[in-house]
Amino acid sequence: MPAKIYTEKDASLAPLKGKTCAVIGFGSQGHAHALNLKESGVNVIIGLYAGSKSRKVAEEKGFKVYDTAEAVKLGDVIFVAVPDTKIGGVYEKDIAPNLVKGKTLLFSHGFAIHYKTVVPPADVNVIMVAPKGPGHIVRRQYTEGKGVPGLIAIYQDPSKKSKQIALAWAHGVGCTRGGVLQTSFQEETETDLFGEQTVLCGGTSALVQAGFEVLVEAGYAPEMAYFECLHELKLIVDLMNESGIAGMRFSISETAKWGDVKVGPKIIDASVKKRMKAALKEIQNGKFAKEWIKETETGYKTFNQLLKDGEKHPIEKTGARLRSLMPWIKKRDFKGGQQASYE
Ligand SMILES: NC(=O)C1=CN([C@@H]2O[C@H](COP(=O)(O)OP(=O)(O)OC[C@H]3O[C@@H](n4cnc5c(N)ncnc54)[C@H](OP(=O)(O)O)[C@@H]3O)[C@@H](O)[C@H]2O)C=CC1
Ligand SMILES: CC[C@](O)(C(C)=O)C(=O)O
Repeated sequence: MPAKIYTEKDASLAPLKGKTCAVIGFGSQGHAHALNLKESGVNVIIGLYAGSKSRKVAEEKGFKVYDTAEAVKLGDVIFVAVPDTKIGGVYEKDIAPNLVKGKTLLFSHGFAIHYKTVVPPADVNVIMVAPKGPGHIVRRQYTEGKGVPGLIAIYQDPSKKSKQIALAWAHGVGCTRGGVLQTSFQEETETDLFGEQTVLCGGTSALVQAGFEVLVEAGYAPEMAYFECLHELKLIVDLMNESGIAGMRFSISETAKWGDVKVGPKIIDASVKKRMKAALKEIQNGKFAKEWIKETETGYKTFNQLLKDGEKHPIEKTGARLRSLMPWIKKRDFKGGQQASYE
């Protein structure tokens, strides 16, 4: 039987009525949930550490900002919107001491609970509302009257009201507009990590860079390589998003269709699937999480170096010049700005 999809008609904000929702962290997801909920009529406060770069942005957006511990004390529902590997430390220091019976702890990704960097007491609700999209798009789509689909999950439910709270939150951030599916913390964590490593971010970034390099190394202009391997990718993926792969094929030429079905599977072949399965295994057995936590605890050296190398890839310079000719493409000051200052 197909999974139940919760939509606008299944959701109500009533479970959040009269409640204080504390959003801890005001980055990509934090700012989107906070602003969308506020505009949906929910009472939202923000919790941040002293000296947080996000504090000024949250105040400018009209929120009351408290130190994290104080926000946890005031909140009935506490959304932990802090980077995954920092959640354990924030929980120990500021959340656990103020987490009393009846409160609800909410996550938008299951990493901390699934890999047990956080072990909450049995008398608080532990739930998830995970929009299936970047926070900036969760915010943008809400303002456009659209909604990023989302997942809800219930890890523990002493109040027996957790599902209603999760659905109300998903409704307030706009997810029920796009459809909401109920899952488990384990399933969300493992599939989300798999997607971002192999297809959505890792796989796509590597595929685009490899295609650009092959064309440039063969003597073609970098501008040609950019249009072919990055710019047009969005247009093709937009068509897939609108009508599936079969729908996208409706709009491309017969020759492109033949290249797609005949040559594509030779590029992304069984060996790629084998490596995807290996990546999934390391997610399932905890190896990926262990190594990632170690990387963050030892100063992010490899992480920072790899990101820096990525920024120096020639596709970035070529792309910046070509995008500047297209004023309708949103300019994003991702080097200087705060996550929450984009909309
Ligand atoms: N990015 C996304 O679109 C998605 C994220 N998620 C999940 O959402 C959660 C948050 O991730 P994301 O939005 O990317 O995070 P960001 O890195 O964008 O933002 C983190 C926020 O937490 C603040 N922060 C850092 N340390 C503390 C602390 N000790 N106390 C209080 N606040 C703190 C940061 O402040 P400062 O500005 O000072 O650094 C910043 O405001 C994670 O669980 C992630 O997996 C889920 C789906 C998608
Ligand atoms: C694809 C990356 C993501 O999983 C997301 C936007 O859903 C993330 O954690 O940022």
